Amino acid sequence: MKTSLTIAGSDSSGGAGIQADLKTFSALGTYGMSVITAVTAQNTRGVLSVQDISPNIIEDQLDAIFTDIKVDSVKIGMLSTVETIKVVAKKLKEYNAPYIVLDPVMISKSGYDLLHPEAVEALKEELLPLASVVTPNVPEACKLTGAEIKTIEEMEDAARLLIKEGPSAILMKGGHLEEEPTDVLFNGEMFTHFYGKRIQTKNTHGTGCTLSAAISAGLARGLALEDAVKQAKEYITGAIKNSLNIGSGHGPTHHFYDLYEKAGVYKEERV
Ligand SMILES: Nc1ncnc2c1ncn2[C@@H]1O[C@H](COP(=O)(O)OP(=O)(O)OP(=O)(O)O)[C@@H](O)[C@H]1O
Ligand SMILES: Cc1ncc(COP(=O)(O)O)c(N)n1
Repeated sequence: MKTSLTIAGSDSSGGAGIQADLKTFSALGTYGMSVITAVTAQNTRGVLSVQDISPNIIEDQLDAIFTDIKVDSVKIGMLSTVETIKVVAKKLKEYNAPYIVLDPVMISKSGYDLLHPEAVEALKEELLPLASVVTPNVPEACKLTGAEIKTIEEMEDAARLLIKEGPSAILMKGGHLEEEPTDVLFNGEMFTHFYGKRIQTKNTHGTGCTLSAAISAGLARGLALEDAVKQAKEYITGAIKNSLNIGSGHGPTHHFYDLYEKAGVYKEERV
């Protein structure tokens, strides 16, 4: 069985972060492992408080996994601090980690700073060059490039700027645009658009985490990047369609095997 590692924050309400990633890995047929960077006290309404995990323990978690188990793909989510970014980058380089999907998590849907604003530069310098693909939403892409993004053309322009920072590819997510949620993939040479239809629901907690974990699982299972993104887009669309009306704020997306089975890949590849 292929393995996927998530390096991210814990979400006590189970909709985003480590919990969303592990559910996604399970549903998409990889064995999930985790390095916890921060513990958030969080629900569908917002983030109450955050405890950042000390860099030593983050380093130990990474050593524990990489010295014992073959890692087939990595997904990076919430990192909080400059120190966390540095230790994660150091260890991923040391272990020559494969297929790194970097979700540059900055602000939660509820408006909480999950990445300290002064750590944006460290994220750019230390982690963008290691990423097989980086998956910013539109506000994150604006922060990373300084560009203003309101249209698909402007998403493409920003992707051209961002690829210069060193990642192998960019998947810019269009969920925050006013139009339909189209995601734009740029591999440095060509663009691929992944079209979606907006599902009318407030229950979109953890959509970005789920999408990036799904891409990571696809890469671990040997899919080419375009195919991993296609499958991940199908998976997140199904997970939003089936999202759960739990709590009084933004409820979580729902994870189950059928979402993948419907995409027509699960049965064929899991023999
Ligand atoms: N209402 C919706 N209907 C259909 N697809 C959506 C909707 N909202 C977001 N998406 C899709 O979900 C994925 C995540 O996109 P989004 O832009 O919401 O990321 P994000 O802001 O990083 O998510 P998060 O809220 O977890 O931080 C993308 O593929 C996007 O196109
Ligand atoms: C631990 C953790 N990681 C990521 C998110 C982003 O998800 P969202 O934007 O849906 O709040 C989050 N809320 N919590």
